[in-house]
Parts: sequence; C-alpha cells; structure tokens
Amino acid sequence: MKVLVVKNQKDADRQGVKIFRQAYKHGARTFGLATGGTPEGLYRELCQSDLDFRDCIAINLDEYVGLDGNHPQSYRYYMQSNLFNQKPFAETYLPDGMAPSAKVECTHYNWIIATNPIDLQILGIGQNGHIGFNEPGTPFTSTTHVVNLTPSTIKANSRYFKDESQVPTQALTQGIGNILQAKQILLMAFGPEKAQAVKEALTGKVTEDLPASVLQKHPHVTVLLDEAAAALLPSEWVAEHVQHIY
Ligand SMILES: O=P(O)(O)OC[C@H]1O[C@](O)(CO)[C@@H](O)[C@@H]1O
Repeated sequence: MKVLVVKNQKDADRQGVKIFRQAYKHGARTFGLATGGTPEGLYRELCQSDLDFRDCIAINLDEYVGLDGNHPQSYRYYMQSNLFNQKPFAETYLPDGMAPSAKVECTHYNWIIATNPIDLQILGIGQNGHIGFNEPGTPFTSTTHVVNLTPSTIKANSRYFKDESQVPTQALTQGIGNILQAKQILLMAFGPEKAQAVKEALTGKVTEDLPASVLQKHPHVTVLLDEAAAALLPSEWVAEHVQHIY
C-alpha cells in the first residue's frame, strides 16, 4: 500500500489526476468510480484535463434505492453533472435504483463488472469505514447487494438532502468482493471527520467491522490523504509508510 499525504484537497485532486493519467498511459480503459463529496474535486480536475475517455468504460459503486437518474441526489445525476456530461465515456454504468427486482439488478451488475474488469477503482471512505455502501459487518466476499443504510450513514449523507427524512434508507452497492477484483485502487479521504476511520483502516486489524481495512490485503492500493485526514496516524507508522508530497 502506498500512502501519499498532501497539504490540502486541491493538491490531492491534482495528484489523483496524475494517477488517472498514469493508469491510462499503461492501458487502463475501465474505471470504477465513486460518488460523495470526496471525488468531486478530482472530477472537476479531470473535466479540465486533456484526458479523453471516449474509449473508456465507467462503472460506479452504488446507487440509492428509489431514486431515478433525474433525481438531483441520485448518483446517476451526480455522475452526469460532475463528470459524464463534460467528459463522455463510451459506456457508463450505475446500479438501477428503480429496478423492479433488486435481485435481478444485482446479478446483472455483477455480470457487468465481471465482463469489464476494472483497471482503476476510485474509493471514498465513510466515517464508519464503509467503502461503496458496504457497512460494517459486510462479508469481504460480498457481491452486489441491497443494503440497509446505517443511521450514521443516513445522518452523514443528509448533508446532501433537504433533511434526514429525505435520505433513502436502502442502496444497491457493489460488494467488497467486487471491489477487491479491481486491478488498482485509489482511496481518497479528506478532512478531520475521516481521520479515525483512516487510522483504523490503514493501521488497525483487518476486520469486517471496518470494511476499508480489507484494502491492506489488496496488492495495488494508493491512499491519498490531506493532512487533516492523516492527522491520527501514529508518527512511527507515518515515518515508515507515508510519502509527503508538497
Ligand atoms: O465522500 P463522502 O461524501 O464523505 O462519502 C464517503 C463515501 O460514502 C458514500 O457516499 C456512500 O455513503 C460513498 O460513495 C463515498 O465514497
């Protein structure tokens, strides 16, 4: 695992573009994408870059159950407005939150991932260590499934909605087993509210109680942090594992 700490989120976004560029140069054409506040700046930078994704496939991690792509808080809407409208991809996939059968949709989505192996997967991390919408306790072998969102995730994500009661209580998410299939993973985390989860994920024991800890087992992970998100990492660990980029 490579851990990079930069001064602030803006620097991290630029660093993220470099990682995208490098992956593309080495043949990456299928990108696993995330939503939430974390990658917004990265997508802004990608939109302003000269990178061309018209021969690429985008496969997102998750979608709220019950929101269609025209709902401003749906992840489809987020992806269209933050990236796809400005930087078209050949194909873009998100789970369908309006699918009549969640079970059929999950099988279909697993098939999409299996037939388009992800070269570079972008991840954010929840305050409880979730990746995608895989909440604590999710088996590391899980594939795409419906998840009941925890009260802490609903509360954290309510900042994007009018109020907490508007946040859907379920989502469709790639499982941890799917995420681990990606050839390369870039986990980004910013701000003090992520510091505890980052510390546990990177330096704690690998446990299903903290989904992101599984990344310690993946052969090709880069973690990109701002100073605030890195603040609780023990100094001896930092000395041994962290590269500061200023
Ligand atoms: O980047 P944010 O908004 O803090 O969210 C962190 C993570 O939570 C999710 O939004 C799911 O709640 C993920 O998609 C994201 O990576």
